[in-house]
Amino acid sequence: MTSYLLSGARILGAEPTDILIADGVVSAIGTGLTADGAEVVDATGLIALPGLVDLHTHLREPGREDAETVESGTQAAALGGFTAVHAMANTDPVADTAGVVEQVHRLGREAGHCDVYPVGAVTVGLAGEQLAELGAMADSAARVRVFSDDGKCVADPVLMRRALEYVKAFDGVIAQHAQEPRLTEDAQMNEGELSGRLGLRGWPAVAEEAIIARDCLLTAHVGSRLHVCHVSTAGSVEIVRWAKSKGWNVTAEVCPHHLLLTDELAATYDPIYKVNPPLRSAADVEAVRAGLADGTLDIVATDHAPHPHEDKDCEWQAAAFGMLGLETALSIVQQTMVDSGLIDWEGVAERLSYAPARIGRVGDHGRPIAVGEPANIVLYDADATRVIEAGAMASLSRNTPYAGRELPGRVVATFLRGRPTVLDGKLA
Ligand SMILES: NC(=O)N[C@@H](CC(=O)O)C(=O)O
Ligand SMILES: [Zn+2]
Ligand SMILES: [Zn+2]
Repeated sequence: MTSYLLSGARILGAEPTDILIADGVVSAIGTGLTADGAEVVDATGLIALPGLVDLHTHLREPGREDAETVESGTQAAALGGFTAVHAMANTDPVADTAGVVEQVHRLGREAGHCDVYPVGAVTVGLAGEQLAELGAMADSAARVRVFSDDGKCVADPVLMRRALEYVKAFDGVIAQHAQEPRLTEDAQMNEGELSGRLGLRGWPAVAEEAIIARDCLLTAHVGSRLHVCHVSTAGSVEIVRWAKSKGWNVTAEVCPHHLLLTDELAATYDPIYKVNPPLRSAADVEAVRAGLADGTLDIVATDHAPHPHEDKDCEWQAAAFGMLGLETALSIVQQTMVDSGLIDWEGVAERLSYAPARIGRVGDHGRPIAVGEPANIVLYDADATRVIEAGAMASLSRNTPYAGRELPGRVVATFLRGRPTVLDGKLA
């Protein structure tokens, strides 16, 4: 196995140093390192971060290989600096059995661009009626620890309670897509003055907040572990803050698009901005940024949601919800959180690597860059800028809301257990 000498890298933004990678691990860190036969990667001026971990990715395989495959989605992940992704269960067939999660896991290994951890469905077929075989998925070769009906809310409080109770046996977590279904029937965008003006049915903040509050109380009641997907409102941040102050085992994520974009974009009627939960107000954006900065929101997760052209190139009401995220996440976090002074690179490592790996219970990932640790490392050029081109993405879909925008930063290299998956900004 080739050894790599990353010369002059700034680990978490600190002073330049060399990092030697051999046999899949970090074998030395220090200045002036030399190593016979090692391939030298000039990392002058580059920031070294631990490999990013996404707790919320839609890879679409099996069933919607026209939108994304495990191969294409994990290529996008590697190019975005990710060494592990959790693949959501809303595939066709749904990942609600040991057989399907093992298939997704195996496809991830075969592709080899990053580790794929399947998320198991909470209910059979995501239908919200009957618990799926959570234990069998946990015991399978895929070792599932995160369960979610994402795309749909586990709305029945009795089912949610049972799921929370069940996963305690294997230290699992329920990741809830918090959306009260009756309050969001045919909802199209954030409910507010603008939705009225545009004539689009509103998705009120309370539909998200009511479920989060209920689930925090439920998880406290049964002593289990809850993770809240894609928090998008100021009120949700307040509720999670309250639950944490009680010492309850609740974690939460925010998506890059909710850190940057607002509901004003719906006025374009361009469905590229249609997403679930919807883009919210500027005050909500400010609140989720503050919540991420102070640790109320634990992590950034992409909710990478590829959709083919025909499902997005139609009128707003008919279009699918969702946007791409893997290849732009780090840039959006840099722009909204680092360049604005809210967090530093250590904070980025916590929120995009250490914490998501802890929540997902994937011990090989989310480790500090230190001697003896698995060499899962990203080299990132924070001084670069790039104009986003939808057609240049590895994802099979093109639904990025950032096309034509100039974003800061560029992933130069990604290493997975010492093997480059990306070099010079291209797939290795
Ligand atoms: N986020 C979205 O708008 N869409 C997701 C589902 C989801 O995350 O709820 C999808 O699967 O397309
Ligand atoms: Zn969701
Ligand atoms: Zn999702």
